[in-house]
Amino acid sequence: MLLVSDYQVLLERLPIGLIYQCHRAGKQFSATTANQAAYKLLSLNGQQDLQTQLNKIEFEMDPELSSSAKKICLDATLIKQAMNGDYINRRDLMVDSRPLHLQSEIIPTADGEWRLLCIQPRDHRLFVQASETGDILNAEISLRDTLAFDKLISRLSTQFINTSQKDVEPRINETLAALGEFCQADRTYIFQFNNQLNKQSNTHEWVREGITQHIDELQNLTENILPWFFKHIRQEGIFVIHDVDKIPEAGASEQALFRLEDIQSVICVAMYAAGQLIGFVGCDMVARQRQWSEADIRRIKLVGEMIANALQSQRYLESLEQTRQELMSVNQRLQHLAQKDALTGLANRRHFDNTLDMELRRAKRQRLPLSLALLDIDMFKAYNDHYGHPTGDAALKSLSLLLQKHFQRSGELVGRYGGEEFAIILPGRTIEQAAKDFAQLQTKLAEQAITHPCSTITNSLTISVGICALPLENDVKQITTTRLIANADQALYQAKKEGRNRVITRPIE
Ligand SMILES: Nc1nc2c(ncn2[C@@H]2O[C@H](COP(=O)(O)OP(=O)(O)OP(=O)(O)O)[C@@H](O)[C@H]2O)c(=O)[nH]1
Repeated sequence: MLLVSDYQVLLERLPIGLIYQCHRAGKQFSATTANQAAYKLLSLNGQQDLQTQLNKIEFEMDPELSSSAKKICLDATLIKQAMNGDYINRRDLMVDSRPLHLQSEIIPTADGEWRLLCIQPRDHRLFVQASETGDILNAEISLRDTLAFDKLISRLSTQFINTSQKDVEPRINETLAALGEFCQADRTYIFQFNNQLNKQSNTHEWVREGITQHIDELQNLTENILPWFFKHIRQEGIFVIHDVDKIPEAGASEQALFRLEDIQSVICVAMYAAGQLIGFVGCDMVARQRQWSEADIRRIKLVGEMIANALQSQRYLESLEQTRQELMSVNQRLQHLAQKDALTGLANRRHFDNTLDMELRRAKRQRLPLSLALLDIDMFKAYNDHYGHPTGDAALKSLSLLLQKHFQRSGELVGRYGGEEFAIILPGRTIEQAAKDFAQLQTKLAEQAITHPCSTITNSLTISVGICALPLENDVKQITTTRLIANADQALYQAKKEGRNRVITRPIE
């Protein structure tokens, strides 16, 4: 058996608060002592006399557990009783609003005995399991606890329901914090499988103040790192370790990892979505060991289900959004294609007509100039006949490119209007300005010198252009796209008639 002095050293080191007296056989000894933990818990100080301070302690009834919530001052009676060797076990008291559990103990030694009053911060949730049969107070506490947790869950799930997709992440973090606080855990977290279901990553983590975070290190873990853990999660949907030191040989890797992270107890519960395992939610105890109760398991399961649902609907919404984006971009591409001429990449006739209609309305509304040109390659039949259709196609493409480069002002649009006929909308350009633009285009085309051996005009490819425009002074209300096109066509016809390779303007009739 240990000697008194051995006990004294030991008691000082204990994390539980202790008020104690030593009683040697045959001698009455009444000096009361308190260990460091008791000093902390009861807010004692080293300067004043301990006995005086103990006498002044006010124990209050925990209002959570008493309907009267009456403050009762027990003075040091409880301490005195314990020191007299009476049995004390009170779980309904508080000191300075701190819930405490007081329990007396008598420990025999080789030369006498120790009388102790053990003082621990009371977390009724932690002591539910240790309750004695018929302990009505604990039953009541447990019931209150269940109700409190159910309330919390219902508040959190209402929040989840009313949460937009962008707020799901903070909600999950909030829920993990609530779980951690309620279960008095040191760390709570979520792990999720990747799409191939072969790797897990820590996606959300809450830690109590002073506890190290591990989220960054726990990414893309494969099952072979923690085979025993994954076997449990897959087969049983739950993994409970009360004491990491007692993990069997099969869980050696798990034990090493937990020790590395200073984990003493751990619990993980699988999360499922549409019947498929998508990850797990877990709680770690770092500061102390923990016997996980059935109530803890139930709580963690509930939280896991809630988070799994939120994650699942987030995934649905994300994939819905992705599909919507893909559809939109396919639509845009299709729309783009539907507006283009396949050979030249210019606007096709339909797109051109729609745009002309729109530009005409705008020009009328804003009283702005608008010119329209029709353009045709001279003697293209002869060109085709000489070189063949494919070379004819190439010539059409070269001219298209030149047109596109030349007409790049805002709103200008080049379209393929017929076989070797092109049309150009020039918003904001008067007929004179448009004529100048096409004269410059002719020069550029001449510079390209696309050989046309059968032309009677020059030995390279030339174009004829007919332009018409909205009159600036007259009333334009009655002018339609058909009239604009007809006038431009007549101007083009005139250009052909007058010898080709020229630009003819024609004010609208
Ligand atoms: N290579 C090629 N040729 C085309 C295409 N579309 C129309 N053509 C040809 O363009 C030629 C047009 O000939 P015409 O309408 O007789 O006019 P032209 O020979 O250019 O004579 P003018 O217009 O009076 O100077 C025809 O030979 C058509 O086959 C096309 O997509 N590719």
